[in-house]
Amino acid sequence: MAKKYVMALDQGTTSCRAILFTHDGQIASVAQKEFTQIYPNPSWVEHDALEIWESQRSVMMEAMKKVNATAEEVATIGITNQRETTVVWDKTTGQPVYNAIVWQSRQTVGICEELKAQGLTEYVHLNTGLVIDAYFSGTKVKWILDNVEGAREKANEGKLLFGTMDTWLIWNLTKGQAHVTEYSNASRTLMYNIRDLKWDEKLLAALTVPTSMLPTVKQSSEVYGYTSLLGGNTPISGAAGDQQAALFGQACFEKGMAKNTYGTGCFMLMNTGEEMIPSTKGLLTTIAWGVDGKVEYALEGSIFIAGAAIQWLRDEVKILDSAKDSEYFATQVSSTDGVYVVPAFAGLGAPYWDMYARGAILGLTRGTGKNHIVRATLESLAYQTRDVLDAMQEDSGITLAALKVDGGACANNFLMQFQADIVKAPVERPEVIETTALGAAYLAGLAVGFWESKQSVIDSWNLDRRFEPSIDNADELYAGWQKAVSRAQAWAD
Ligand SMILES: Nc1ncnc2c1ncn2[C@@H]1O[C@H](COP(=O)(O)OP(=O)(O)O)[C@@H](O)[C@H]1O
Ligand SMILES: O=P(O)(O)OC[C@H](O)CO
Repeated sequence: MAKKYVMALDQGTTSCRAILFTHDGQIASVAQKEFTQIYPNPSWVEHDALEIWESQRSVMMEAMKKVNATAEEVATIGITNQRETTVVWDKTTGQPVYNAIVWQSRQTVGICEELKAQGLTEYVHLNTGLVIDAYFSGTKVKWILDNVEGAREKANEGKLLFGTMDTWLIWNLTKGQAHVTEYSNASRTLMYNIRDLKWDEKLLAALTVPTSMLPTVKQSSEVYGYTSLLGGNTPISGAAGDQQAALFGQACFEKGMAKNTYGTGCFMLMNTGEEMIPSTKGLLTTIAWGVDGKVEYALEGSIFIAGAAIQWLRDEVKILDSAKDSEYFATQVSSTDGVYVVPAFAGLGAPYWDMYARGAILGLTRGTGKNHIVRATLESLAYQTRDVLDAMQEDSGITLAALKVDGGACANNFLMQFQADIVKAPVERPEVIETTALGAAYLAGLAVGFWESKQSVIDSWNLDRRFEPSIDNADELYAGWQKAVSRAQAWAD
């Protein structure tokens, strides 16, 4: 039977999705399921890795059922995932020894301070492209080994495995046959040397992580194994961290091309080709992908809280019924009247890297109402993006002609217009904003010949809407943001 689909699994921070893409890059079927966010302490965020696997499995079946797809019609599976989130499990039973520690979680701040005290800051920067921050996987593995009873002994006996979510899903899909990751995910662990393309012995020693726990690092587009879950023998042939997958799905193949994804966090990546540019402006250097035996790099501005701030308005402050309504309320006022929201709920990522910053609302007056707060929260996504865009342009020496956007919150027209205004450049939104899943589908489909070349990705990119900058006081507004950020920094002890 002719192959009709590629299935993409998008294992995000808040939900699991499965999408069937057709040969022309269109969505034939999609299923999505949210899973539990666990907050054992105010600044800790964890997931139940077994719940994630169950959710992922159920949405795969649901997506198939929606279009009555058969296993024979699915050419292959591609995976994309929230990066850095860390799970450690027993290789015999498949049981995680602790919850998955999420990228946003802050319980390893103390371990980060120890690494800094050991003088590793420069080494980490030059060899992993990262900064020492609780964001990355390495300190999370050490925390689990240090804090879970018996874990260190078992790890030393070679009984435990480490993985990010790509690794965890592939291991479960292949029933424990494949313990693998690929370049883009490995480059987020703080344990992988992105110059030498191998696990870094010096950092593994500093983190006391045994090499027996580590997955084999593969290319982002090759067959890792097969799964019988769909009822046949389906290959799994592509994977990438969600932000790198979005860069691929947005067809940013040339040096200097960039995209910004508005999901739970917000992540701007610029392709720098085979050149690894160490940032001097607080950005990360990361592996974009390894395809056809060639590794390409990217500069990244990681913003921890973006759409999550809108979720916070909905779920905690309870001034919104849905994230979508934020657009309506924001447009009921013509400005925030000087109010700024700094959503530093998990510290600040690029370009500040302040683990001790905390959220703040500044400029409140008696006249401040709900609409101002909603608008200021949405505007904070745009200001944070300007922070990283300015840094990226300075680091790379490249001025962006336009900013390609994607991710759930880019559906918000107010936000996109304000974004164009604040960065003083056009913002381009494609028709398919599920570019993360699309990128994973293409990486997988290219490996098995479902698509012939990257030209298919370029051909499938269509513009939905272009937002042109239209205000003349952008720098004045942005100066207010910078002042607000300075007040939120170094707050927690
Ligand atoms: N119309 C909207 N306006 C503002 N924020 C939105 C809108 N739609 C979704 N969001 C936000 O975007 C995020 C969901 O985007 P998604 O790409 O699915 O995220 P993730 O992959 O991180 O789970 C949520 O945090 C939500 O609050
Ligand atoms: O789940 P997302 O889309 O917010 O992405 C999370 C990032 O991969 C974290 O680095």
